[in-house]
Amino acid sequence: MSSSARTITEKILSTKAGREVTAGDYVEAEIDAMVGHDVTGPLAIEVFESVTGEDGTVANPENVVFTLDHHAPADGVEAANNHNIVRDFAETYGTHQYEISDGICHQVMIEEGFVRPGDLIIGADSHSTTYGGLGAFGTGVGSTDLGTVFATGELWFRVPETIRFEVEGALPDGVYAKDLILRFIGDVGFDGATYKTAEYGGSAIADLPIHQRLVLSNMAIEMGGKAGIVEPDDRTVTYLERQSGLDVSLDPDLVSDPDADYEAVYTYRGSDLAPQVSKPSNPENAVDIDEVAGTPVDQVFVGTCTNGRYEDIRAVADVLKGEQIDSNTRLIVVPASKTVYQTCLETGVLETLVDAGATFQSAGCGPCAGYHQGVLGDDDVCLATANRNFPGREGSMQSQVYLASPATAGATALYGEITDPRGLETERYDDYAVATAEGGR
Ligand SMILES: CC(C)[C@H](C(=O)O)[C@@H](O)C(=O)O
Ligand code: SF4
Repeated sequence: MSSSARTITEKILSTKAGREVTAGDYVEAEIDAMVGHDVTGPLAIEVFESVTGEDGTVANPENVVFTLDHHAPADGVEAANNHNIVRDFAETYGTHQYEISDGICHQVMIEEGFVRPGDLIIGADSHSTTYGGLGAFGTGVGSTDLGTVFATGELWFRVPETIRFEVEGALPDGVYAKDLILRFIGDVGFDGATYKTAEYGGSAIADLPIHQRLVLSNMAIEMGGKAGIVEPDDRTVTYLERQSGLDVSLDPDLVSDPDADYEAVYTYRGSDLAPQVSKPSNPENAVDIDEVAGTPVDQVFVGTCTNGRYEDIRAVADVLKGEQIDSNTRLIVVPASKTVYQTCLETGVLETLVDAGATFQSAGCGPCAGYHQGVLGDDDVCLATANRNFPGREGSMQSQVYLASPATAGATALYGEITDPRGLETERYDDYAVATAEGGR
């Protein structure tokens, strides 16, 4: 290791701190963008007001974003009041604020152009690691931190060590980023990357379209990760241009140096991997799908900041086009954003799914954290494209949740039991007119 070799994490935090830092150092840095939502926003606002008093000022209101997504539309008086607290604050202080129709914070942040490679982004939501799929350093903070950063614009960090997950070679058909990340979490455990950056690389990762890279970064927190990063490349630039309307030029130095110091490196061969399912009730319970295939499922839930993008929902439609879901199974589809919803509408994906028997809900978190419509009863077994399956996560403490990819979700909805998507006669229907940014799989 040459002493100047650095990880992408060390490079981003060095730039932000204005001096050379390495893992273990402490930095104080200005935040490029920050987000709070209808659950964490009101508490952050309360903290801000108690810190600054009546005449407080938000340091950089143009960098502050609020979304209304966990209870969208409001499902009770408390939620409705919380929405109004956020709306009032945003209006008073001139911050950005998105409405109940707009979607999940992380998807909105990306679509609305708040995320660029090399940025330092915080959110009062644990899945703020998602931004690393675009080469940013994104991390979750508590409401107290967020409320304070409204006032100061800055936050301190300990520069994390990095664990690299490297996947070489092509992924087999039916195996996606979701399967990779479930495998990684299964291998290192739910706390295996605590306060580390999970960095994903190798030719299989470079081949992934951005919507799949975002799955890897999103779920870094499920192994304790402070951040999850994929080095940005031309695909990142194209994606940001098409999906976020940003004109970004690629900094060739925004990658980890080849001899950077990693705490651990895990290597995989793409061709060795099978579709994965995480059994109840921890994402680390990942197994090859063979082990659980045939398990009856009462509900399939497709959505969330992990796998609620257009390409995910379309993967389910590809399986279900012209078919009916199993009569003993419900299928709930919740698009991650209004834009995703509109794309499903314009391309016929929505019609396909509704024809197949799906319930299609408005954009937001849906039942992901057990807050909104579609929660599970005591005896319910669900397969979800979500990121967490802790006890009670999607409703009753007795309910059971399995985690898997959208392709597995589609196959499972079709047969009413956990079903391997490989070998299903799934077609990609080209009449779904809107292509993905990179023409991804
Ligand atoms: C409500 C919010 C604090 C929470 C989080 O931070 O992750 C939620 O989004 C979740 O996924 O459990
Ligand atoms: S979709 Fe789920 S994981 Fe993502 S922010 Fe909403 S509740 Fe949290």
